[in-house]
Amino acid sequence: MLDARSISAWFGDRKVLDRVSLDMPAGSVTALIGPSGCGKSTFLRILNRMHELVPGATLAGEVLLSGQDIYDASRKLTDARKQIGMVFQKPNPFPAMSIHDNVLAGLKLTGIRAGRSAKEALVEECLSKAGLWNEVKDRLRQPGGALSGGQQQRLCIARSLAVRPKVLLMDEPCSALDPTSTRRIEQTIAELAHEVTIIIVTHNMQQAARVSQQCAFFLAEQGTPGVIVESGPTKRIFEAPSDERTSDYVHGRFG
Ligand SMILES: Nc1ncnc2c1ncn2[C@@H]1O[C@H](COP(=O)(O)OP(=O)(O)OP(=O)(O)O)[C@@H](O)[C@H]1O
Repeated sequence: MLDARSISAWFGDRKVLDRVSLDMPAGSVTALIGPSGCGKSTFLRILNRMHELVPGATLAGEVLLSGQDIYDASRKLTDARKQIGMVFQKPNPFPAMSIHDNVLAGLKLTGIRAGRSAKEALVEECLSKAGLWNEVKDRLRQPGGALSGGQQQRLCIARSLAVRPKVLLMDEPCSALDPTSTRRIEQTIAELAHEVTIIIVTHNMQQAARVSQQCAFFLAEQGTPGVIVESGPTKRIFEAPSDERTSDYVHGRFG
């Protein structure tokens, strides 16, 4: 349902992605793996039109969401952002804003209106889906910044869910977290995948193997732009990759 076709990307004159195509099926988790600097985050940012915010950054290709190009001139930027949410490496709740208001923060930004009781129901629903409700239900008015790192990241997931995205992009969402919080987020990812298409960038091969059903291996060799060496079912990428470079990478022999 999210289909990137022949994506190339540049920062100024420097080409960092070369004709990358990837099908990301609905209702499942796709992991983007590969060594540092091969363009995974750039690719992820292209999937919800964040790449174009960087001065001098350009791109070519198409990103089809349910068959429609999110870069089509007739489509609004805010529509793409509403339908395709993003969770970043470092949890970034609004620290002084309450837990409750953090969850609802995206509604104002995307122009969604809701009555008081609908909002309360949405707060509970999104915090429950993010696996945080039981921990915070008695302190919804406390600031988001007072939560632990792992709880803050789940609050950010809840905030993304509140605008009912079709796709959730996650850029190394656990890299700033301890192993217990990491497992909790992985559990949340597994629970959400049935209703939201998830694309996750991770450097952790065990994590890619645990959470994803599809995997794409990115590589940028010796100053050349990043490409996808191969992609497919996670089990095959890990157990029987067709390219030796994939095998070397997933078995920790480089990168
Ligand atoms: N804002 C920017 N301006 C210029 N070049 C950039 C910018 N962001 C990224 N790059 C370059 O684009 C290339 C791809 O970077 P990107 O962050 O997408 O890689 P990555 O695979 O996500 O790396 P990592 O795993 O370290 O996060 C790198 O060579 C990087 O230096």
